[in-house]
Formats: sequence, structure tokens, C-alpha cells
Amino acid sequence: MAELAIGLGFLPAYARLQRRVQRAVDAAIGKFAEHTHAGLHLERLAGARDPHIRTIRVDQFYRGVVLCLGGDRYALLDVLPHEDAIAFAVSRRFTVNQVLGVLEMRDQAGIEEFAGNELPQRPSAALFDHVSVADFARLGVDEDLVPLLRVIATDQQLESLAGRLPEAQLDVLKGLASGLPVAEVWAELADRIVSGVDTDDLLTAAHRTPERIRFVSGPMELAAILAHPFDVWRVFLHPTQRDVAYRATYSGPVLVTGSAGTGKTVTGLHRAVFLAERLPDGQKVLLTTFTRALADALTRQLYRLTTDPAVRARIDVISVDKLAYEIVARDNRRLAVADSEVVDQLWEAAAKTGPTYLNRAGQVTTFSAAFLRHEWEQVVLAQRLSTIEAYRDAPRRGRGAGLRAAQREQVWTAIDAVVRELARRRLRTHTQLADEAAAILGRGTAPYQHLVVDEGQDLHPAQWRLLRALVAPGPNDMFLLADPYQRIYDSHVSLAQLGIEVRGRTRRLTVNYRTTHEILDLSVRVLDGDPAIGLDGRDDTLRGYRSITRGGVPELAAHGSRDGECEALIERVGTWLEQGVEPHAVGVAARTGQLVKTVSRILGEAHIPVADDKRGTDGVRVATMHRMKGLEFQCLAVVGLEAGVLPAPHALTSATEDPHAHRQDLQRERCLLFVALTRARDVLYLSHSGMPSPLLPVSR
Ligand SMILES: Nc1ncnc2c1ncn2[C@@H]1O[C@H](COP(=O)(O)OP(=O)(O)OP(=O)(O)O)[C@@H](O)[C@H]1O
Repeated sequence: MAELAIGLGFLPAYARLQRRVQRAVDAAIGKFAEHTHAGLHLERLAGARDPHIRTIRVDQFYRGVVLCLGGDRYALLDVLPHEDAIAFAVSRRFTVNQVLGVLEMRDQAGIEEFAGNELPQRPSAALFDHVSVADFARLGVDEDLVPLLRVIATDQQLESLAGRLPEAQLDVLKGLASGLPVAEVWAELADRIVSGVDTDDLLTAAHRTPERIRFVSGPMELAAILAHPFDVWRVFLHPTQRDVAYRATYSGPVLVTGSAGTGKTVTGLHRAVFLAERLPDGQKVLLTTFTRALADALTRQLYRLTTDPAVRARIDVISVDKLAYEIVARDNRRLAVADSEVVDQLWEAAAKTGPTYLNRAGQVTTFSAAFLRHEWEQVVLAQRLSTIEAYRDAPRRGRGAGLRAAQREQVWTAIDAVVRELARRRLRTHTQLADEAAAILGRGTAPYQHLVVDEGQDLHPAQWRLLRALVAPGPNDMFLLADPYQRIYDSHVSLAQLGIEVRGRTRRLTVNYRTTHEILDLSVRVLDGDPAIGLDGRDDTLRGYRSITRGGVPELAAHGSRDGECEALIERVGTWLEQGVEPHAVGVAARTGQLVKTVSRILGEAHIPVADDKRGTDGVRVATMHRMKGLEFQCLAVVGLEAGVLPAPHALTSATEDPHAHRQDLQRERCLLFVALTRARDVLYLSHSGMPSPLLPVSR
């Protein structure tokens, strides 16, 4: 029987084929699975750049493109309308990467055309002047490409060549072009380099390229893939991600960083499955994240990744808050979580009746409700301080201006009053629950074998203590995913101080697979360029962070009034839906809950379906920027981007009161906008009424 492989790049296209054509494709593929070589009508093409390429008739209009891998082995690469299939088959060439040993595809005709038309002369300064021929070879760049690379002078030229080059080599070139030194680009590849690559052996190379080529055991497996083609394609990993997810053993906790859209979640899901597959029944992996909605999204993605019920049963997916609640609830039946409005009222009352002090400007001031609450969460609960004596000497990391001893006494008294009131009402906040759950677990045995934590950047120290207590320290204990540029709450965490040592076990992902180059460029400009501090206490950086797709330039619409802005939004969303974008693939983000309500109402009135989780209805998702965390939309509108709304005045400490805290608050608002913008996949639309927000980058 001919061994069959399928090119995964074909799956999204297959998903969009008409059912009639899909059936014809299924029949043609069935021939592969059932017949020997002699039974297949594979046609050679005159003028093909690659001697291994054939085509196969699917029906009157469609042809499949097939790659002979050697012997009786074939990979079906794509199914296209007749003319397109011929053009594709004639122009492509398949090669084996000389250092990674993976199968690569290049658009040979496109490269030839580019070399002939666009770059007649050698420029005085080229993009890769600092890279020697030997360096190119060491990084797996094909020798025949080097003369062409020598005449590329700008990022734009590289971009216009991008779609024609082999993918792994393009990654290398983009890394070099983004300013990474050769040694660092090599280090990104190092774990994937294989020795003794035979560049003539396409079959071995195809087996080394599971993210492109999937070998199937027979018609059943093939049918399973084709039943959910888009989902299967989405959960495949790039070699760098695969390397991180499938390492057999990490000697202790590992921290995977990478900014928005670099595939942290997908990598974490693969890790969870990889670990669960190796566990005996009865032992478990915990996959956890920040909110319940994100945990639900993880469950859906996990179910696409594995259909094996035994593996699924070994993975618990649950948010950190829910987990804490369940652990404490086992010991305490009368457990009630404090409503955030109730907690806000208690802090407001504490601030009103609380102490006064002279601020830097010499005015008599009260400690604000926000200050007191943050002091409680970020200092008192973070360090488990239970007495004034402990609080008096405690460090106040990340909390801005210092407090004198007398002020600390005053603050403690105010905090203590709120904590007592919560206890009197038998209420607990989520952070208190996490703290209590960690203490309960500390008295017993750890319930999980492995932990995978997504969206780790915003977890509170009490939550980290809980996570630490859930799994015994040891190999493969914790797999942590976080992006410090997406930190939108106040936690300042040093994992090492919480008993989670990741030194020597940090990995970084740099390629954004979600967002177009244009959207990413705008989003990154929102951040002010300062490095963010990672969970390992080190400066994180966006160096080498890049997108691989291109699209339209995000649009920024200015309006004179909110009504005008809303009308334009209705029109915009309406157009997306008319163009065939599914309602659930459209998102609208705003800074305030109030604006979210307004937008939801006006979209509803315009008969646009709006998602409502409480009622379980599907539709366009309208949510605050905070609630957008972790999500993704094909088309996204971010509205209400005016001064006075963003940055939100209530979220900022005044610069006169505390300049350090002010800067920090402002940075958090920037990160929030960054999170919102990077939810967009293909199209981003921004709008404001009145003066634009000062956080919007000035257009270049
Ligand atoms: N190797 C890949 N090839 C194609 N698509 C990918 C790849 N890796 C990730 N993706 C897709 O890119 C998008 C972003 O991935 P994911 O949500 O895992 O990123 P993330 O780093 O967790 O993002 P964020 O931090 O912004 O929430 C998803 O649609 C995912 O399916």
C-alpha cells in the first residue's frame, strides 16, 4: 500500500471547499489510501522546477498536487482549481534544510522572477552585510540564495520576497533583519539542529516536519482529520514551539515567555497532552489560567487536540480562582465569595473615615480607596503579613513612594478594619481564598503530577503559592506561560521568592502567528519601549518579536460625538458580517463597562447579534479591554479611544501624589491597550470621539 501523507497547509483550503468538491477530493485521496503506485494516475509536468512534483485529477475542475517522497511514498500537498494547481506545481521546489533536516518548500519561479525584476544592482549597504557565507550555511540558508540576499537592502524588499522563501530560512532571515546577532539566531535554532542531514532524502525530511506534513495510518485517520480540517491545522506547532512543548524532561519549573500571539497557549496545550499521555490512570495534569472564560476556551482547544478519553480524563482544566474556591469549600461549607462591589464599598468607607496625611505638595490628603486596597493585596496578602509588627518592616516592592512608620500604623489600622468587616460578614475575596487554599494544601500531599499555567503574568503571589502547593517540586513539575507586556493588573511577582526557581529554564517565543505585521507594528508602538520585568525578575524584551503575515493598515476614525462614533461602528460591524465573517469572529473592545453596555445596546438595536454568556447566546463579543485578555478575533473594533477615557482617570495615581506610582499606572494602561489591539487577527478598526487618547501612537 502506498504510504500517504497530507500537507497540512491544505487543510484550511479544504475546509473552505464546497461539499461537492470535498467529496471528490475525499474520493481522490481514497485512491491514495487504497491503491498501489501503479494504480495512481500521477502526471508529470513539463517545465516543473522540481522533478518530484506530480498532479492528480480530482474532478473536472480540480487537481491535486502531489510530492513523491521516494519509493511508494506520496504527500498530497494541495487541491486547487486546474489552472492554479498547474501553476503551483510548476513553480514550487522542495528541498531539505541542510541543518534542521526538515522539508522546505520554496516558490522557485517567484524567486527567479524577483531576482530578475526587482534587484538589478548590488546596493552600497545591504541588509545582511554582517552575515558571512559560512554563517548563512550554519543557519541553514541555502547557498544558491546567498547572491540574492546580498542585494537585499531593506526590510520591505525582504518582505516582498518573504512568501517565496522556505519558511525556516525566512525565520532566520527575519531574525537577522530584526537586529539579532548571528549567534542569537543560531541559539534559537540550536536545539533543533540535527547531524548527518541527507539533503536528497525527502522522506526522512518529511517525517521530521510534522507541522507541515502529516503521515496517516490509513483511511480512518485521514477521515478524522478531514472531518475537522481547520481545527487540526490550528493546533499544529512551529518547530520552535514543538521543541519547547515536547522536551522529554525539564529538571524543574520552566517559564515560557513570548508576547501576544506567539502561541504560548497552543504550546501549553500540547505540553499538557504530552504529559498526560505519559501518566498512568489516576494521576493528573492541571491546566489552569486566569479566568473561567479562558479556562472554558482552553477546554475547547484541548478537545480539538486530543480525542483520547483517557488522556482527557487525566487533564483538569480549571481557573485559579475556581480551584482555590473548591479546595477551601471542601473544608468549609458556608463559604461565600465577596462581590467586588461590596469589597469596593468597604474600601471606599475605609478611605473616607481613614487617616489623613500631608502629601508631597503639602496638602492634607486621605489615602484613597484604591491605595488601601492595593496596599492590602500587593503588600499585606502578597507577603502574608498578619501583624502590624510584620507590616512595619515589610518591603513594599513596586508600590511607589515610601511610607513613614506613623503612616504605616494608620494604613494598617484602616486595612485591619476592612479585613475584620469581611470576616464578620463571613466573606472572602479570591485572593484570600487562594491564600487559604495554599495553606490547606501545605498540610497534605500535592494532588497533581504536573501543572501547566497560562496567562501567568497577572497571578498574585498568593495564587502562585497555591500553584506551588499543588504539585511536588521535581522534574516537569510546572510549565508556566506568561507575557510581562500583557500585565494588566498590579501583581509584582518574583517566582524565585515564591519557591519557583526557573533560572536556566526560560524559553522565549518570538513569532506572532495571530496578528498581521501592520497591526503588530501599531500595537508595539503603544508600549513606550521600556523593557517589562519578567516573572523571573529579569528585564524582558521585544527583540526579534515579529509577525509572519501582512494585511491592511489599521484604520483610526475620529468622530465629533459618541453617537456618530456608534453609528460608524454599526456600519463597520455590519460590513464585516455582510462580507461573511462569522459574528463570533468579530470583537468590540472598550475601556469601560459603561461603554460596553452602550455599544452592546446600540448593536442589538441595529439587529446585530451580540454574545451574551449569561443567556448562552452567540454573536459579536463586546467586552472591556480587561475581558479581551487571551481571546482572538478575525475583525476587531476598539472604540472610545479618547483622552479622559484612556488612560482611565480612576486607574491613575496622580503624578503629584506619587510620580513613580503614576508612571507605573500609566504603563499598565498602555499594556491594557496593547492587549486589546493584539486580539485582532486580520482587521483592526479604532475610533474615538473628541480628543484622541494620548496613548495612541502618533502616526508615522
Ligand atoms: N505554529 C503555528 N502555526 C500557525 N498558527 C499558529 C501557530 N502557533 C500559534 N498559532 C495560532 O496563533 C494564534 C495565537 O496563538 P496563542 O493564542 O497560543 O498565542 P498566545 O501567545 O497565547 O497569545 P496571547 O498571549 O496574545 O493570548 C492562535 O490562533 C493559534 O492557533
